[in-house]
Amino acid sequence: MSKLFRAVILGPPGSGKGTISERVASSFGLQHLSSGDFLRENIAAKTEAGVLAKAYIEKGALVPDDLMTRLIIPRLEQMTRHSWLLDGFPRTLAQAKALNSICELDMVISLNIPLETLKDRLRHRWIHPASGRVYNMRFNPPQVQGVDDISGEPLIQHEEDKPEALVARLRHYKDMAKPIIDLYRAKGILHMFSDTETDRIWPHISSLLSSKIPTDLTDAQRATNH
Ligand SMILES: Nc1nc2c(ncn2[C@@H]2O[C@H](COP(=O)(O)OP(=O)(O)O)[C@@H](O)[C@H]2O)c(=O)[nH]1
Ligand SMILES: Nc1ncnc2c1ncn2[C@@H]1O[C@H](COP(=O)(O)OP(=O)(O)O)[C@@H](O)[C@H]1O
Repeated sequence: MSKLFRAVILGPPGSGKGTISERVASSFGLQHLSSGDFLRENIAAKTEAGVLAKAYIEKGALVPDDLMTRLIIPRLEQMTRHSWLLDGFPRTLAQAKALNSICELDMVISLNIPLETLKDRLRHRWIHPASGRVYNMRFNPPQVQGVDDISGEPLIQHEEDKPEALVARLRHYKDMAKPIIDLYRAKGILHMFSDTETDRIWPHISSLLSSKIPTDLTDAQRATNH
């Protein structure tokens, strides 16, 4: 059996993790697990962890590490037969250590995007809450203004994407991310990408993944995903 491929994508809010993860999932057949989307699914389904997490998210706080790892680790353990890309987790060193204890990562992609670019993008980010689909009113607008392309339902803007909350959130991210990035750099699996445009970063990520993921694996994954 082909070796599975496990990757993490790191970057501040608005850096393009979700956008790039979707491209990786469709081009390479990896399963994309977004911590934010998974939390929102749990909140919508009113699971025990979802109910607990909701209070933190609504306050604009991170979900505590023990709750977050209790939620994500079992989900990853259900994906043992798949190659995956994890987005939004780990967000703290404690989460990175919990992840280390259950699997060996093959690659970490870290997005390094200038602060001004992030602020500008998030101001224009709108999402479809039920699916997690993300739009940008300039970069990636919906076909009809304010409406999700697939379901036709209205789009919303996250409270935390509004300009007042942004600068503090981005600063907080930097502090939390530094030890995680150092950890993965020391393991020799970190790949950092710096630019203001996803479309300029994507070809580099795509060729890196092409060189690391055997094609028979991508074909096999695609076959099981469809
Ligand atoms: N202008 C512009 N917007 C982008 C680019 N890449 C992503 N976006 C938009 O920026 C916002 C944040 O991207 P997202 O993938 O949600 O980032 P995440 O928070 O890291 O998951 C979304 O509205 C995207 O559509 C880019 O290269 N240029
Ligand atoms: N790994 C995590 N640890 C703690 N809280 C998390 C984690 N991932 C997501 N969250 C919570 O869920 C919220 C939404 O996450 P996400 O969709 O990734 O949004 P963003 O990237 O815009 O912060 C976060 O603001 C945070 O409260």
